[in-house]
Amino acid sequence: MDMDETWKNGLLIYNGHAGQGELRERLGQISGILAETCDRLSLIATKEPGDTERICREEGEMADVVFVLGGDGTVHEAVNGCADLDSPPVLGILPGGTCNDFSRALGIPQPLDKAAAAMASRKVDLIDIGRMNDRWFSNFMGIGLIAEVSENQDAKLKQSMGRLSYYVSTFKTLSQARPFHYQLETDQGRQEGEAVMILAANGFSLGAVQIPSPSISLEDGLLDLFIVREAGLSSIRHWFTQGASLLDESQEDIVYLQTSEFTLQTEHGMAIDMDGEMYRFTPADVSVKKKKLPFLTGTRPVRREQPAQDEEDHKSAQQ
Ligand SMILES: Nc1ncnc2c1ncn2[C@@H]1O[C@H](COP(=O)(O)OP(=O)(O)OP(=O)(O)O)[C@@H](O)[C@H]1O
Repeated sequence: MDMDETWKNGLLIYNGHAGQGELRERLGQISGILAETCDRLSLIATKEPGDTERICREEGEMADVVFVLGGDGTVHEAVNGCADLDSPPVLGILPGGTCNDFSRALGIPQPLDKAAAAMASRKVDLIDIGRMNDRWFSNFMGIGLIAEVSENQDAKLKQSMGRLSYYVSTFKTLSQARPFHYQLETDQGRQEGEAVMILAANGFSLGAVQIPSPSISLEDGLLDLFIVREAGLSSIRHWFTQGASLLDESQEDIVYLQTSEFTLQTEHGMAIDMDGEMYRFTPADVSVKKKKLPFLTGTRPVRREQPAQDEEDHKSAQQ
């Protein structure tokens, strides 16, 4: 690799508390691979929650690239630390957490050595980032069921069982889902009603399961909004266990729309889940900033805009 193909200053932020505690052993191998992509690579281990955000805010502009080794919570911090910088660094996400949903959406290979090797290809894309009140989110924001799943997450179970603990938590939560009253205003109008979950997705992976909407994109300046009524819970169960579509027969129980901004109010203040982290309550003022931050990306699955129409076109072309 010649000098033109390396970044000058690279920073690797490492959250040893992400995932199932095996990152320390992998660190030597990963930093060895990444060191070849930079003239100088500095390594900082986080000491406590909030460190990734602070380090990105304080040191992000001095770096050309910031590699983040951790899970979605760590990515959430990095995004919040970088999004307000005048010249943010390129972000390279190394999937070191439990679900790593955002890295999946970016098309990063999930084995860590392959992810590190993929960073060397220096493929950078500007990616949409969501905004909720005073915070940024990378992958999703939501209330109701989704927040309860995160809340019911048992830290010990997550350490020992990893992704399986999400299934345990999801099923525990599905049986206890409590409907709430909401008022929603989007660029397509106002609506109100009862729901068990409202989810606004930027990426297309949730709990390492693909959100079954063909049109979710990280570069379209739109959030995919799902309003799930109580009767839609069985569809959620089928989606989570079998990857079944959320949007076919259950259309009435699950309202789906795309919007670049919305406001959400509930009768009582409800915990808002952002990228699996919870520290804000409704009301929520939500938007998405198109192509806000540069990320290293891998090969992303092609998401079709209008599958039904595509199929029709394909059929008529064959006739
Ligand atoms: N040194 C630390 N000690 C304790 N917690 C930390 C430390 N550094 C970071 N954290 C916190 O660890 C939490 C968990 O990390 P993260 O969400 O990245 O991994 P994960 O939960 O295993 O993965 P995922 O969110 O992809 O399922 C984050 O909320 C982060 O703030």
